[in-house]
Amino acid sequence: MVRLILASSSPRRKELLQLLRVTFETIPPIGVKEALSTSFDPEELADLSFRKARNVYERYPDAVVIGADTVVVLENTVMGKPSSKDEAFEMLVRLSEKMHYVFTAVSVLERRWNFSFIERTAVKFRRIPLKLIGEYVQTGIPLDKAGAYGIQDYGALFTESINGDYYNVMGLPIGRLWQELHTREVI
Ligand SMILES: Cc1cn([C@H]2C[C@H](O)[C@@H](COP(=O)(O)OP(=O)(O)OP(=O)(O)O)O2)c(=O)[nH]c1=O
Repeated sequence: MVRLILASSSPRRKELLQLLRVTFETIPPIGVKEALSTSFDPEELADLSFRKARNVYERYPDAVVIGADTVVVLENTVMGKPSSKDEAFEMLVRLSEKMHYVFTAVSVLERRWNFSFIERTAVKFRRIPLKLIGEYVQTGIPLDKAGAYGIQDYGALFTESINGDYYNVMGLPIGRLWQELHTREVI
């Protein structure tokens, strides 16, 4: 039986991977530099997910290791996780009334092969009152989320429409990942 490892500290990714109904472990990557260029570059994003997976694979070379990274892209500018409440506020003001894209890159590594793919979801926000943005930021919830929102929490109020995989916005495009793993007979 294959040993499957999710190289992530994200509770959302763990929850989504459970939908595969296979046994896996969760081991966070250590010391992977997450800095990306401001201007969106899909190869850079794919490389970051690859480095997360490789970081854990090097410690568990007998396993199949999955790494991922999610960013929000507004007008070709990358928004990662906000570094403060002020930055979270600023990000949400910018996203208000706009269409943006959420990209998640996924890399899977094992002894004989590896692959990466990127999934894109378009999200259109309503006009968000500044008061609501302030209240949301004060909860602290946006701080560990790309683009400073969780579509699965208050972000649900901001979202007017989405085109693409909802779970991709949450951090893991589980349908596509299942398909890629199934095709390679990993699961
Ligand atoms: C846009 C959006 C992001 N997010 C989350 C998913 C990711 O956890 C996070 C983006 O940060 P990432 O750097 O992709 O991941 P992470 O640091 O949380 O976890 P790890 O590197 O250990 O795998 O934002 C949501 O939960 N909901 C959303 O709507």
